Amino acid sequence: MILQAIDFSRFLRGSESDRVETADALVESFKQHGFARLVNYGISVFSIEHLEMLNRKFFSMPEDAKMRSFKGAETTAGLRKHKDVPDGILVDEKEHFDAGSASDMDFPNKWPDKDMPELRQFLEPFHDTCQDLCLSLMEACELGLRLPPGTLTRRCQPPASELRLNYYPAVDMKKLQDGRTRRTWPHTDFGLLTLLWQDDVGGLKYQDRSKSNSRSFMERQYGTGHSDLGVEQDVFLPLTRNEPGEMAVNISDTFQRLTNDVFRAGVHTVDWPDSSSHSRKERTLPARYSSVFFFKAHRNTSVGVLPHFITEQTPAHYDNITALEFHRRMTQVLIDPTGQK
Ligand SMILES: O=C(O)CCC(=O)C(=O)O
Ligand SMILES: [Fe+2]
Repeated sequence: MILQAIDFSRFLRGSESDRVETADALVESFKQHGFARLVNYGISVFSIEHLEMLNRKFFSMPEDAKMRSFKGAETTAGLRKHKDVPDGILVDEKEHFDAGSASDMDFPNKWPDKDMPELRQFLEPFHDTCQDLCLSLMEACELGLRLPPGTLTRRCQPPASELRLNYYPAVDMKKLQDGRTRRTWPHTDFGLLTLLWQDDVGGLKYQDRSKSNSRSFMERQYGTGHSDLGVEQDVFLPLTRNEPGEMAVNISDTFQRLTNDVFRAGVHTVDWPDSSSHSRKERTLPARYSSVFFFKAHRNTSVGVLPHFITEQTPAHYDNITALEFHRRMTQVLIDPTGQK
């Protein structure tokens, strides 16, 4: 099933009935697929192309220049090479660079100011633009879920979101067939929503819920550890970019908690594209770039179930903890696959 693109300008600038229709379409797409495709969401195609150009430039810098932005233990920001992750079971064949809000003093950014000052110049204001867009998406969700205005938006300030530039180096197909390595193994993201822009290489796939194992992915992944991952039982559908500037949005774990599973986090993976131009017979998959914005709740906000989603028939499925506690719990699970959610 192809996800219908939603024209978000009808929410941003439309009449009251346009706003309601768009909010309803967005909420329906999130409920059914955990994903939506958006066009005309208020960021120019030029900005998205510029973002992709900077992404390519950053990862094409010499190794020593890139390493000056390497993520230290004290921060979530900077460069990370997944091959270094001590997981030992499943390997993501990728590198990524993360940057939080300029106003976030708890986790300072590690910009490559000496080698590539334009990265910071563009990404600092772009971070604010993405944060504003996500607040509009939250308003649309409030409308579409019939929640009182402010229920969601007030949990998102001050910003704790992160921008990520992903780089998947060209890779030998044999490596992707060893059973341990993928560009990105199936996962859900931690925050509320994720915005995603990708190049034309393809390979991003989202779970087809009509054909996948009914047990929640989170339960399978984090409840019992990797050995019961069961990813091969899941069916994935390609999510390609149909026009420049188009954006994919997915529901992430925190939103699943707040809505007591009314929204379920969209499971996604990156592997070989299905298109005939990249058949599995080819020996090398070309490099791929994507940029994502992980929109997160404010760290001290409770991410327990909202009272609106608790009834006698459906008690709260999740405990009442802060966004920061939840984030720590999830990163702990990734480091220790036997850890409990
Ligand atoms: O590269 C992509 O298309 C997906 C990236 C992703 O899922 C992530 O960074 O969490
Ligand atoms: Fe993701």
